[in-house]
Amino acid sequence: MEDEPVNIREYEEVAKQVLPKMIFDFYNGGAGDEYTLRENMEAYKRIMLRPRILVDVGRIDMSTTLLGYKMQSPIMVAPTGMHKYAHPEGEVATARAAAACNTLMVLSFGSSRKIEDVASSCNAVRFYQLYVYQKREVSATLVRRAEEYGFKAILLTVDTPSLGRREKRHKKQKRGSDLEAFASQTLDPSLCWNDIEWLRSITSLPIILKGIISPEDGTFASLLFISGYQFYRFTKCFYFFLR
Ligand SMILES: Cc1cc2nc3c(=O)[nH]c(=O)nc-3n(C[C@H](O)[C@H](O)[C@H](O)COP(=O)(O)O)c2cc1C
Repeated sequence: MEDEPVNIREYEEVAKQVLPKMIFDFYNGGAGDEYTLRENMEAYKRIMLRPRILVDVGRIDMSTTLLGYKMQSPIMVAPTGMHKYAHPEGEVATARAAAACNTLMVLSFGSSRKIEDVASSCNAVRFYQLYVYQKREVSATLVRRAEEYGFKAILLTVDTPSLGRREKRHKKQKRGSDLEAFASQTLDPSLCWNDIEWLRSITSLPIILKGIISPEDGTFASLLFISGYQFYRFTKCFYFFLR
């Protein structure tokens, strides 16, 4: 098809045309003045490649492993909620795409498809993203279901004690978004290092901390959990893996 998008910028243009504005803003917007969102894009522009010449690039292998699982390239699907806003198949389609690209998918706690539907849709290696709820038994149930349906790791998001203020959504929903209200009523803002021990006590799956930004926190984590840890760096966040 002549008009088929060929890169992310063009997909973004199509999304803007076909999605209701509110949904587009949900996927595309950032918190506050969107300074971090803009800076994320600018940071990539500052990276210049200095290629070497006359090197055999006939066969390029970008594959790598994460927790022992092979990926075709060091690119994986980060957890993002509510894929059904964009497509009726939602996260099931995303999981199939991940499998087709031989990469890993992290299913968001805010998935709009059931854990079991995503699990049965394909053989993509899947991790499950968790927030800790004020009611610990809710988180414990989610962990059990992730284990039951073959998820290979729990990825705990630790940089969101409360959701960022998404001002585009605020404008439309006057009193702030439903998601923010849900988060403030259910998620536990008092989450701290002791709770990681609790999480470790209820699952034998590897635990990845998503959202360590300060190196001091990474060092602290490695001192606390001296037995078995690894750093992976994805974009700006450290993903810290605890066995
Ligand atoms: C629409 C949207 C929904 C997201 N939902 C989640 C989520 O449910 N859980 C989570 O841990 N991170 C969530 N994130 C954060 C992403 O996983 C990721 O950390 C963030 O977008 C930064 O990566 P990027 O610079 O590649 O966009 C979401 C991001 C976006 C844009």
